Amino acid sequence: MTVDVKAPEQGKTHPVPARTGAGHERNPGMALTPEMFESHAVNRSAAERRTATLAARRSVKKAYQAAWLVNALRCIDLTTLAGDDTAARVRRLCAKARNPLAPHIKEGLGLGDMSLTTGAACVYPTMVGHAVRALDGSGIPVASVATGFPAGLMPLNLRLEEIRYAVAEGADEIDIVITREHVLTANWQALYDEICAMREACGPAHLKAILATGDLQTLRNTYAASMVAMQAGADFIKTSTGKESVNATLPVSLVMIRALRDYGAVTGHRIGFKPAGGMKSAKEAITWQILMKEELGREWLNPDLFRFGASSMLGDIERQLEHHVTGRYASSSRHAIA
Ligand SMILES: O=C[C@H](O)COP(=O)(O)O
Repeated sequence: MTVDVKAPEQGKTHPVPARTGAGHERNPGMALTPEMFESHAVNRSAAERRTATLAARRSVKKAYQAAWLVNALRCIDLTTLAGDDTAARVRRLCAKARNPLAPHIKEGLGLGDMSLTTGAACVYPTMVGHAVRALDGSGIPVASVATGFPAGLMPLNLRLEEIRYAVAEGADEIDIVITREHVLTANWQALYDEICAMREACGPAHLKAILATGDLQTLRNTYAASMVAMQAGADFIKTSTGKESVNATLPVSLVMIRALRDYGAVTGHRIGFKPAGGMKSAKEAITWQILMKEELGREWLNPDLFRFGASSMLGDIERQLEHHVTGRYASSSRHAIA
């Protein structure tokens, strides 16, 4: 099933894949199997070369660009994770998640009748209740960070309790952070056990494992941590909290994508991917989608298997889509939220 984005200047339409349902099947995980990652070498310069030319090689123009940007909207975990978050801010965020495009842009794209929402709204645990009420009836999942986000340096029982609290408040997805020390000391058993316990605490909520790759020192560690998280039952693997000094990058994303491809080849399970942190532009939204399509195919251009974790990317996407429709750029302050 597809929906179409009109190309007003050409009168043509181009397909955007429609959402297939409320979340893909769970990852049951498997026994810790270090043989699947311990001898896996990662060539950093090859990963950098592979990703460096992605945007330039595959430029996406006009109506195709609009279709890719609309698809990016569907994949955003619209996020607010700030110390000064309030119920009012979360309600505004959720209103934007329900209607990510101004009506005249949506109409101009020929999407007036289409239900278009972001992939989820992502908040702190104490904000989950506000988000659940604001999104009632919309079908938009509420994601909550937990486990002592962003550093995760809290006793395990408290981290698990925080997950249970967020789930009890109504969160559909839990974005956990891992103990970076377990990776830096190659203590794969401790990492596996911790994520298994978190997965159990999540119950029906989907677990998204934030690896905080900017803290993991090597791409080899990123590959190993990705694999352990999936073996422990993560439904998504996510690059970053947005609070590390280096957040989502294309080479790191490539390594994680290859890990989930390798895991899928062995287990048959499809795991989602969420680059997060520092992504602000429509151009980045397109580049990451090209990476997903080239590495994994169109199936992964869907919010069930792909999300952008971003607090401030939607504004630029909306601005570019408005330009597509009207031929003019509005001031970025007009698209201030997110
Ligand atoms: O999970 C999402 C990230 O925390 C968002 O990071 P950002 O504020 O840099 O977009």
